[in-house]
Amino acid sequence: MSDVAVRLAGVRKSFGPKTVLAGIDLEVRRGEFFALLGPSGTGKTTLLRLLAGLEVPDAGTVLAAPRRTTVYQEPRLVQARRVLANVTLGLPRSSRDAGRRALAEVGLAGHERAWPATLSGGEAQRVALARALVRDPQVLLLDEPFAALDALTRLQMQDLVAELCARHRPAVVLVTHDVDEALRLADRVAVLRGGTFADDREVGLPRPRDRDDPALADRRRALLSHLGVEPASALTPDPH
Ligand SMILES: Nc1ncnc2c1ncn2[C@@H]1O[C@H](COP(=O)(O)OP(=O)(O)OP(=O)(O)O)[C@@H](O)[C@H]1O
Repeated sequence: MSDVAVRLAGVRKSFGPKTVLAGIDLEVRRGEFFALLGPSGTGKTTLLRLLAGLEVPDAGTVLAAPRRTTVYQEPRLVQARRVLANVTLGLPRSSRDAGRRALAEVGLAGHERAWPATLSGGEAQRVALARALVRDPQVLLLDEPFAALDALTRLQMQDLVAELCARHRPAVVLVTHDVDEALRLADRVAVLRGGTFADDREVGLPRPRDRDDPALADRRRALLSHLGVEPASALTPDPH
Protein backbone atom coordinates (compact mmCIF):
# COMPACT_ATOMS: atom_id res chain seq x y z
CA MET A 1 0.00 0.00 0.00
CA SER A 2 3.11 2.21 -0.16
CA ASP A 3 2.53 5.33 1.89
CA VAL A 4 -1.24 4.91 1.92
CA ALA A 5 -2.45 3.61 5.28
CA VAL A 6 -6.18 3.78 4.56
CA ARG A 7 -7.98 3.37 1.28
CA LEU A 8 -11.72 3.28 0.63
CA ALA A 9 -12.91 2.82 -2.95
CA GLY A 10 -16.54 3.00 -4.01
CA VAL A 11 -17.72 2.14 -0.50
CA ARG A 12 -21.46 1.81 -0.05
CA LYS A 13 -23.26 0.99 3.17
CA SER A 14 -26.98 0.86 3.96
CA PHE A 15 -28.92 -0.06 7.06
CA GLY A 16 -32.25 -1.44 5.91
CA PRO A 17 -33.70 1.03 3.40
CA LYS A 18 -31.40 3.83 4.56
CA THR A 19 -28.28 4.42 2.45
CA VAL A 20 -25.68 5.91 4.76
CA LEU A 21 -22.58 5.83 2.55
CA ALA A 22 -23.25 6.13 -1.17
CA GLY A 23 -19.89 5.59 -2.84
CA ILE A 24 -17.01 6.88 -0.73
CA ASP A 25 -13.46 7.17 -2.05
CA LEU A 26 -10.79 8.10 0.46
CA GLU A 27 -7.06 7.70 0.89
CA VAL A 28 -5.15 8.71 4.00
CA ARG A 29 -1.36 8.50 3.98
CA ARG A 30 1.02 7.71 6.83
CA GLY A 31 1.54 10.86 8.83
CA GLU A 32 -1.55 12.54 7.38
CA PHE A 33 -4.24 13.95 9.70
CA PHE A 34 -7.68 13.72 8.12
CA ALA A 35 -10.75 15.21 9.84
CA LEU A 36 -14.31 14.33 9.00
CA LEU A 37 -17.18 16.69 9.75
CA GLY A 38 -20.84 16.16 9.05
CA PRO A 39 -24.30 16.66 10.49
CA SER A 40 -25.54 14.15 13.03
CA GLY A 41 -26.50 10.77 11.56
CA THR A 42 -24.63 11.16 8.25
CA GLY A 43 -22.48 8.08 8.71
CA LYS A 44 -19.24 9.37 10.21
CA THR A 45 -19.08 6.69 12.88
CA THR A 46 -20.10 4.09 10.31
CA LEU A 47 -17.12 5.12 8.21
CA LEU A 48 -14.80 4.77 11.21
CA ARG A 49 -16.29 1.37 12.05
CA LEU A 50 -15.61 0.24 8.49
CA LEU A 51 -12.00 1.35 8.89
CA ALA A 52 -11.75 -0.46 12.22
CA GLY A 53 -13.09 -3.64 10.62
CA LEU A 54 -16.24 -3.58 12.76
CA GLU A 55 -18.55 -3.24 9.74
CA VAL A 56 -18.32 -4.64 6.23
CA PRO A 57 -19.30 -2.56 3.20
CA ASP A 58 -22.20 -3.59 0.96
CA ALA A 59 -20.03 -2.70 -2.03
CA GLY A 60 -16.55 -1.33 -2.66
CA THR A 61 -13.29 -2.04 -0.89
CA VAL A 62 -11.83 -1.02 2.46
CA LEU A 63 -8.09 -1.38 2.94
CA ALA A 64 -6.36 -0.30 6.14
CA ALA A 65 -2.95 -1.00 7.61
CA PRO A 66 -3.27 -3.76 10.18
CA ARG A 67 -2.20 -1.91 13.34
CA ARG A 68 -5.13 0.38 14.01
CA THR A 69 -6.78 1.55 17.15
CA THR A 70 -9.72 3.74 18.11
CA VAL A 71 -10.13 6.38 20.81
CA TYR A 72 -13.77 7.06 21.62
CA GLN A 73 -15.67 9.94 23.17
CA GLU A 74 -15.61 8.13 26.50
CA PRO A 75 -12.35 6.59 27.78
CA ARG A 76 -13.74 3.04 28.21
CA LEU A 77 -11.39 2.13 31.05
CA VAL A 78 -11.74 -1.06 33.05
CA GLN A 79 -12.58 0.25 36.53
CA ALA A 80 -11.21 -2.83 38.31
CA ARG A 81 -7.74 -2.36 36.80
CA ARG A 82 -5.17 0.25 37.68
CA VAL A 83 -4.07 2.83 35.11
CA LEU A 84 -0.98 0.98 33.81
CA ALA A 85 -2.92 -2.27 33.50
CA ASN A 86 -5.55 -0.40 31.46
CA VAL A 87 -2.87 0.95 29.14
CA THR A 88 -1.37 -2.49 28.50
CA LEU A 89 -4.67 -4.36 28.54
CA GLY A 90 -4.40 -7.48 26.38
CA LEU A 91 -0.66 -7.01 25.84
CA PRO A 92 2.12 -9.19 27.29
CA ARG A 93 3.71 -8.28 30.60
CA SER A 94 6.85 -7.20 28.75
CA SER A 95 4.92 -4.18 27.42
CA ARG A 96 4.73 -2.56 30.85
CA ASP A 97 7.80 -0.38 30.27
CA ALA A 98 6.32 0.80 26.98
CA GLY A 99 3.09 1.47 28.90
CA ARG A 100 4.97 3.63 31.41
CA ARG A 101 6.59 5.57 28.58
CA ALA A 102 3.20 6.09 26.92
CA LEU A 103 1.80 7.38 30.22
CA ALA A 104 4.73 9.77 30.53
CA GLU A 105 4.09 10.99 26.97
CA VAL A 106 0.51 11.90 27.81
CA GLY A 107 1.63 13.66 31.00
CA LEU A 108 0.58 10.97 33.47
CA ALA A 109 3.92 9.74 34.81
CA GLY A 110 3.37 8.71 38.42
CA HIS A 111 -0.27 7.70 37.86
CA GLU A 112 0.55 4.08 36.95
CA ARG A 113 -1.01 2.63 40.09
CA ALA A 114 -4.00 4.96 40.28
CA TRP A 115 -7.52 3.59 39.90
CA PRO A 116 -9.61 4.93 37.00
CA ALA A 117 -12.30 6.22 39.38
CA THR A 118 -9.83 8.69 40.89
CA LEU A 119 -9.05 10.38 37.54
CA SER A 120 -10.61 13.52 36.08
CA GLY A 121 -12.33 13.25 32.70
CA GLY A 122 -9.30 14.73 30.96
CA GLU A 123 -6.90 12.38 32.75
CA ALA A 124 -9.03 9.36 31.90
CA GLN A 125 -8.98 10.39 28.24
CA ARG A 126 -5.19 10.73 28.46
CA VAL A 127 -5.07 7.12 29.66
CA ALA A 128 -7.16 6.13 26.63
CA LEU A 129 -4.63 7.95 24.43
CA ALA A 130 -1.73 6.15 26.14
CA ARG A 131 -3.52 2.84 25.57
CA ALA A 132 -3.70 3.70 21.86
CA LEU A 133 -0.11 4.94 21.73
CA VAL A 134 1.44 1.86 23.30
CA ARG A 135 0.05 -0.18 20.39
CA ASP A 136 2.12 1.94 17.98
CA PRO A 137 -0.82 2.35 15.57
CA GLN A 138 -0.33 2.84 11.84
CA VAL A 139 -3.91 4.08 11.76
CA LEU A 140 -5.38 6.09 14.64
CA LEU A 141 -9.16 6.43 14.58
CA LEU A 142 -10.54 9.22 16.77
CA ASP A 143 -14.30 9.21 17.27
CA GLU A 144 -15.14 12.60 18.82
CA PRO A 145 -12.44 12.03 21.45
CA PHE A 146 -12.78 15.47 23.06
CA ALA A 147 -16.52 15.97 22.84
CA ALA A 148 -17.21 15.12 26.49
CA LEU A 149 -14.49 17.39 27.91
CA ASP A 150 -14.80 20.95 29.18
CA ALA A 151 -13.63 23.65 26.77
CA LEU A 152 -10.23 24.30 28.35
CA THR A 153 -9.36 20.60 28.72
CA ARG A 154 -10.46 20.11 25.12
CA LEU A 155 -7.93 22.68 23.89
CA GLN A 156 -5.16 21.08 25.97
CA MET A 157 -6.03 17.64 24.61
CA GLN A 158 -6.05 18.96 21.06
CA ASP A 159 -2.52 20.27 21.56
CA LEU A 160 -1.44 16.96 23.07
CA VAL A 161 -2.88 14.95 20.18
CA ALA A 162 -1.26 17.31 17.65
CA GLU A 163 2.09 16.81 19.35
CA LEU A 164 1.74 13.01 19.62
CA CYS A 165 0.66 12.66 16.00
CA ALA A 166 3.52 14.86 14.77
CA ARG A 167 5.94 12.63 16.71
CA HIS A 168 4.52 9.19 15.86
CA ARG A 169 3.01 10.01 12.47
CA PRO A 170 0.15 7.53 12.20
CA ALA A 171 -2.53 8.08 9.59
CA VAL A 172 -5.28 9.79 11.60
CA VAL A 173 -9.00 9.88 10.91
CA LEU A 174 -10.74 12.24 13.34
CA VAL A 175 -14.52 12.44 13.48
CA THR A 176 -15.70 15.65 15.08
CA HIS A 177 -18.58 18.11 15.14
CA ASP A 178 -16.21 20.95 15.91
CA VAL A 179 -15.13 22.93 12.83
CA ASP A 180 -12.43 24.77 14.78
CA GLU A 181 -11.02 21.52 16.11
CA ALA A 182 -10.81 20.11 12.58
CA LEU A 183 -9.09 23.27 11.34
CA ARG A 184 -6.71 23.33 14.29
CA LEU A 185 -5.55 19.73 13.89
CA ALA A 186 -6.02 18.42 10.40
CA ASP A 187 -4.01 18.46 7.19
CA ARG A 188 -7.22 17.81 5.34
CA VAL A 189 -10.90 18.27 6.21
CA ALA A 190 -13.90 16.66 4.55
CA VAL A 191 -17.63 17.12 5.08
CA LEU A 192 -19.81 14.02 4.84
CA ARG A 193 -23.32 14.83 3.73
CA GLY A 194 -25.97 12.84 1.92
CA GLY A 195 -23.72 9.78 1.71
CA THR A 196 -20.75 11.42 -0.04
CA PHE A 197 -18.10 14.04 0.63
CA ALA A 198 -19.60 17.46 0.02
CA ASP A 199 -16.16 18.97 0.44
CA ASP A 200 -12.70 17.45 0.82
CA ARG A 201 -9.62 19.63 0.76
CA GLU A 202 -6.27 20.41 2.28
CA VAL A 203 -6.24 23.03 5.02
CA GLY A 204 -2.92 24.20 3.60
CA LEU A 205 -1.98 26.51 6.48
CA PRO A 206 1.25 26.35 8.50
CA ARG A 207 1.38 25.17 12.10
CA PRO A 208 0.92 26.28 14.77
CA ARG A 209 -2.24 27.81 13.40
CA ASP A 210 -3.29 31.24 14.43
CA ARG A 211 -6.99 31.30 15.25
CA ASP A 212 -7.21 34.87 13.98
CA ASP A 213 -5.66 34.10 10.58
CA PRO A 214 -8.15 35.45 7.98
CA ALA A 215 -7.42 32.41 5.78
CA LEU A 216 -8.64 30.18 8.63
CA ALA A 217 -11.78 32.30 8.97
CA ASP A 218 -12.46 31.76 5.25
CA ARG A 219 -12.07 28.00 5.62
CA ARG A 220 -14.35 28.04 8.70
CA ARG A 221 -17.03 29.92 6.79
CA ALA A 222 -16.81 27.53 3.83
CA LEU A 223 -17.04 24.46 6.07
CA LEU A 224 -19.98 25.85 8.04
CA SER A 225 -21.76 26.54 4.80
CA HIS A 226 -21.14 22.95 3.65
CA LEU A 227 -22.61 21.88 6.99
CA GLY A 228 -25.71 23.92 6.26
CA VAL A 229 -24.98 26.68 8.79
CA GLU A 230 -25.27 30.26 7.62
CA PRO A 231 -22.31 31.90 9.37
CA ALA A 232 -23.09 35.38 8.09
CA SER A 233 -26.21 35.65 10.20
CA ALA A 234 -25.43 33.22 12.99
CA LEU A 235 -21.83 33.75 13.93
CA THR A 236 -20.42 37.08 12.82
CA PRO A 237 -21.38 40.37 14.38
CA ASP A 238 -23.65 42.62 12.37
CA PRO A 239 -21.36 45.19 10.71
CA HIS A 240 -24.04 47.95 10.86
N1 LIG B 1 -26.05 -1.08 13.23
C1 LIG B 1 -26.95 -0.22 12.73
N2 LIG B 1 -28.20 -0.62 12.45
C2 LIG B 1 -29.11 0.22 11.92
N3 LIG B 1 -28.87 1.52 11.68
C3 LIG B 1 -27.64 1.99 11.94
C4 LIG B 1 -26.62 1.15 12.48
N4 LIG B 1 -25.50 1.90 12.65
C5 LIG B 1 -25.80 3.15 12.22
N5 LIG B 1 -27.09 3.19 11.80
C6 LIG B 1 -27.76 4.36 11.24
O1 LIG B 1 -26.94 4.92 10.25
C7 LIG B 1 -26.98 6.34 10.28
C8 LIG B 1 -25.57 6.89 10.43
O2 LIG B 1 -25.11 6.62 11.75
P1 LIG B 1 -23.68 7.09 12.25
O3 LIG B 1 -23.60 6.75 13.69
O4 LIG B 1 -22.63 6.54 11.35
O5 LIG B 1 -23.78 8.66 12.03
P2 LIG B 1 -22.84 9.83 12.60
O6 LIG B 1 -22.62 10.75 11.45
O7 LIG B 1 -21.66 9.25 13.24
O8 LIG B 1 -23.80 10.51 13.65
P3 LIG B 1 -23.44 11.38 14.97
O9 LIG B 1 -22.74 12.59 14.47
O10 LIG B 1 -24.76 11.69 15.56
O11 LIG B 1 -22.58 10.52 15.84
C9 LIG B 1 -27.92 6.71 11.42
O12 LIG B 1 -29.18 6.96 10.85
C10 LIG B 1 -27.95 5.48 12.27
O13 LIG B 1 -29.16 5.36 12.93
